[in-house]
Amino acid sequence: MALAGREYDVRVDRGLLADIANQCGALLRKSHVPIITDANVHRLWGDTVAASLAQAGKEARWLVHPAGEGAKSWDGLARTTEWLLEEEVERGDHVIALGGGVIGDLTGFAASITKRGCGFVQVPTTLLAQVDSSVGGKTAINVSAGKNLVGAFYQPALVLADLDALTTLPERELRCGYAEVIKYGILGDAEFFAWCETNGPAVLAMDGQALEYAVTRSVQAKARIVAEDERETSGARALLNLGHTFGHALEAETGFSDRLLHGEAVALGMVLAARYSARRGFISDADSQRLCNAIAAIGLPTEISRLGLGCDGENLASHMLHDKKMDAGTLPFVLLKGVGEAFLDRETDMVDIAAFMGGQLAST
Ligand SMILES: NC(=O)c1ccc[n+]([C@@H]2O[C@H](COP(=O)([O-])OP(=O)(O)OC[C@H]3O[C@@H](n4cnc5c(N)ncnc54)[C@H](O)[C@@H]3O)[C@@H](O)[C@H]2O)c1
Ligand SMILES: O=C(O)C(=O)C[C@@H](O)[C@H](O)[C@H](O)COP(=O)(O)O
Ligand SMILES: [Zn+2]
Repeated sequence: MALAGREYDVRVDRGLLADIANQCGALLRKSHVPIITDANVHRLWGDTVAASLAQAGKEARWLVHPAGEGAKSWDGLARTTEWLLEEEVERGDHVIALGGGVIGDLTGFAASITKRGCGFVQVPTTLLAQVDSSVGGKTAINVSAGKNLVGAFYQPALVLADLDALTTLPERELRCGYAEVIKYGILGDAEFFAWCETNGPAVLAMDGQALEYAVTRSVQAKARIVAEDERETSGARALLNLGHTFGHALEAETGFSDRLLHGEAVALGMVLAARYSARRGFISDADSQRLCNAIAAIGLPTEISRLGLGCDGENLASHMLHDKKMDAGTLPFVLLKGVGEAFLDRETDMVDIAAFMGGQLAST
């Protein structure tokens, strides 16, 4: 990841968890290594990581959160920072975030505020975290006003994406990761989108070559955009938010729960962005349908009418007003001029969005 003075490696490979002590090298200065994870990852991969550290003469010290989005909360943050202080973590130490995007976002934020900033290493164990959340330095928790509304831009010192970790991932979570993979194609790379149309099923079937290509190409796309606009000021990084203004509203409405996972919300959000772009005349209905088909082909949801939400279009639009892209009373939307061509529209009218969402909620 090329950020002047704060460059870091993003390694995509196999066997990285079993070799984590060597991979981190001098970043682990002490005999005790603080690792933050969740209960599933601890059960499945804790011994592998602990064994690698033991071989290097180091002891793993664990903070294990319950699995799920709930850990990305004020309570989760308090628990994490208090624990880091109990562990006497110093600014020059590195804490390991071992898990999916929830653990990565939470740990990164906790690291950013502990002693005004200690180091951290991202060790993403979900497809979603490997292709997206572990790279780029967005860290956050969810609060009652909405998704990721309290956080910091804070870059890790290293990212270790071990493809072997994905062998234990449930299929639903693989699909969620795939939503963020295909996002890179839809927002800026028509050729990669076409690759996804053909190879999406192979990625989901964990075909080694297809999986490695999908992860590597996604990481490259994300790193390029983040290097251009780290703090989302020029508009370039905002395109990574494709589908997220809609998606985060759906996550808020479903209580940040496993009723609707982030990747599922993003899949729905990208379909909504495409349909809304067609409604505004930016893309053809045929392009919108093509995108929807590619998402449906992988078993991701495409219809918000099937979520059983019990709210109306205005409710969903009102969640969107908390979006961090809000600027002087206007909410820019990431819309599409074509498949592979996203842009930031500053003319979107929230009354029209509410009407559109109402129509989508009612459609069969
Ligand atoms: N910071 C960013 O740029 C960014 C980007 C995308 C998403 N996100 C955030 O990431 C979060 C979603 O991340 P996620 O989809 O990884 O969810 P997650 O962290 O909740 O992980 C999903 C599930 O998979 C389990 N799991 C993790 N690794 C596993 C493994 N190897 N084997 C078996 N089970 C495993 C977890 O225990 C959990 O139950 C959301 O909060 C979203 O907002 C952040
Ligand atoms: O890295 C980014 O920039 C992204 O937008 C990636 C998204 O997939 C991710 O979900 C991000 O957390 C959303 O950003 P937010 O600023 O809307 O919270
Ligand atoms: Zn996302």
